Amino acid sequence: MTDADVTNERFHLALVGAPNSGKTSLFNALTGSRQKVANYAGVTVERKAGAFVTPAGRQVTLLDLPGTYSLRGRSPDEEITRDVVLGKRPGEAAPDLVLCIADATNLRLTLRLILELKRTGRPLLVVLNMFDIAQRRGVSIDVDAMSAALGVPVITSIAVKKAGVEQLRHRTDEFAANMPAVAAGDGWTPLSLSEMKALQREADRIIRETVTMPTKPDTLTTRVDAVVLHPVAGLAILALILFVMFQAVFSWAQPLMELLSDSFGALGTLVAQVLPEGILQSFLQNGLIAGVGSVLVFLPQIIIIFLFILLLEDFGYMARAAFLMDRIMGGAGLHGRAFIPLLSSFACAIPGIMATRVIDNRRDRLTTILIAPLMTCSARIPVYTLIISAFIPAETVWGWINLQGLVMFGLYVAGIGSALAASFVIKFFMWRDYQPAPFMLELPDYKLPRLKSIAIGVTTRAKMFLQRAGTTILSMMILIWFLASFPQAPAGAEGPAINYSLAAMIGKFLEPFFAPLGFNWQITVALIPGMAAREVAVGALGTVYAIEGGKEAADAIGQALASKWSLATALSFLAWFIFAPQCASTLAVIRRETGSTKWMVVTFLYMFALAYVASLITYTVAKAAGLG
Ligand SMILES: Nc1nc2c(ncn2[C@@H]2O[C@H](COP(=O)(O)OP(=O)(O)OP(=O)(O)O)[C@@H](O)[C@H]2O)c(=O)[nH]1
Ligand SMILES: [Mg+2]
Repeated sequence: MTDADVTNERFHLALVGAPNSGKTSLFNALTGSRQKVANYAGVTVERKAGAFVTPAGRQVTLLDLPGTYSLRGRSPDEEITRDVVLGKRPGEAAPDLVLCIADATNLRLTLRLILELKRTGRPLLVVLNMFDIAQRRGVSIDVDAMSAALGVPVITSIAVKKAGVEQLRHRTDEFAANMPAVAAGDGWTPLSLSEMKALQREADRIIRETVTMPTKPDTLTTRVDAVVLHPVAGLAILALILFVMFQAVFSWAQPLMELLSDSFGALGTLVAQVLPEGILQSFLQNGLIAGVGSVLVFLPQIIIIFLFILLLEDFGYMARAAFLMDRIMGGAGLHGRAFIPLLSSFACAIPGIMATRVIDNRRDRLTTILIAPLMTCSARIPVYTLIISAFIPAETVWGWINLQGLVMFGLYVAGIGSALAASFVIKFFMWRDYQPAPFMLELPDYKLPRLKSIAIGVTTRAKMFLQRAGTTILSMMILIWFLASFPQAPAGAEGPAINYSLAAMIGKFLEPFFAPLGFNWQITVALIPGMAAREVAVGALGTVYAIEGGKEAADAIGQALASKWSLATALSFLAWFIFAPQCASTLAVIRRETGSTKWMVVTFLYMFALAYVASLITYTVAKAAGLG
């Protein structure tokens, strides 16, 4: 092929295949992107575009799509895949070539999908991925015979090792050079059940003729699953894993956190020494270092939590956890498929709410969206950690349990518990007579986590956190510093200057409403910028107390809190943040995904009510117990 063959037109490729077959891994290998890859079905829920150049210099657009077993479009994510393949998306032509990705170790349903795709008349190229695993297991596939039987070219690949990727680029060129004229998929209609069954029979026949299974089946997964999926032992293992995770968050992160917070403290002192007293010094010391710095200190915790989650995901454990939780979640009226979205919400409710696209039933999906913000997102970690470190002694109980980690574990459990309870109530009042469909989730095989992909995942999360610190949090901190500094105290005024500021006025105006929860005006005013992102509340407290306390308080917000708040207030503040209705971006995503403002308002109001009541009860009880 010469350069002259290459037209200037872009060539369009789309990746289609069963969930968890390695589409995104292949997409990343071809385009150099870093889209999320994990060992469970339903990771990709959106259409993602990327680009690469073929050896002949052809510009190719590649689409990564959610996994699907058929073109029937049962759930929003499956509809996306179907519409892209058929060219039904507005403003987007059908792909010139559809890459069908098959997991070589699990071909049955994918071959049926390939036969179904053939009916659309689009040009196809089949990629048998995970060929390394197939070979290791002794599955032997006659690739040429399979290609002949399907009537479609077939190649093999190992996406995570980039094997087969070069060949794929070459084949793309060949296809593009000999592009057949294809009719648009207008005439396509969904297949009937009996037609699907006929396709399955044909797929099974092709497998019998072209695939030889090993004489000794792989038993490791089966043996491990016998323990891990056991109704009692399995749940105990799950609880233990989560427990260890929170212990680690406190004990491993401590030295790093102290290092960071000491450095910020030293930086603040340096600024105070170098710069003359005045606006600039106060801005740098109280606004930037005490404000943004007090949030940044929590980077180690964020990294440790994600390290755990990503390892478990890649290992293939998360789908098992979903399976285990299905019964408990079912009791609360939740569909088993809600597990992965709820799990993603531990990172942040936004990807969690988007992940509900894998739920085909509208009611199940809505319930999951409404309760996703109750899962403890990573933005709450700074709030929890700050209060716990300041008020809960770093003691060991029963010999080996770190008390601070235990409290953190308890806060997460409270979040999960209230999500289950909320789901129960929602189902009870809205859809009492509705039974969720049985849960079908394919359990992936266990895989050793790949270091590189874990490292990418953790750095991506850390970067996102730092970006938030540099944008949302920073701008909110500038705002709160401004509010807390102006207007300045009149000459000869008594008491801290902050008492004359706008922040104090706003805080004191709202204080009566929050006083029954034990919140003083400083807390009240910190809750407002916390609307932008929950961890901003920590930074805002840092700034407010730094300005109030003068020079010496700037680096030690935890100490400032410990001396100014009662334990009852601290506990009430924690209770507030289990629910913490204030996250503007989550509310916006709820509106987008449900397509209605109503559900956004409902979410805000019910979470606000829960937060208020929980704090009220906590404060009242704690005071009665003499902790006020
Ligand atoms: N050993 C091996 N593992 C692979 C290969 N390709 C992908 N994986 C792993 O398989 C899992 C699934 O990969 P993804 O790329 O997320 O799969 P996907 O098809 O995009 O999945 P969904 O988005 O959920 O439909 C991940 O744990 C990958 O690391 C391969 O060729 N060999
Ligand atoms: Mg994917």
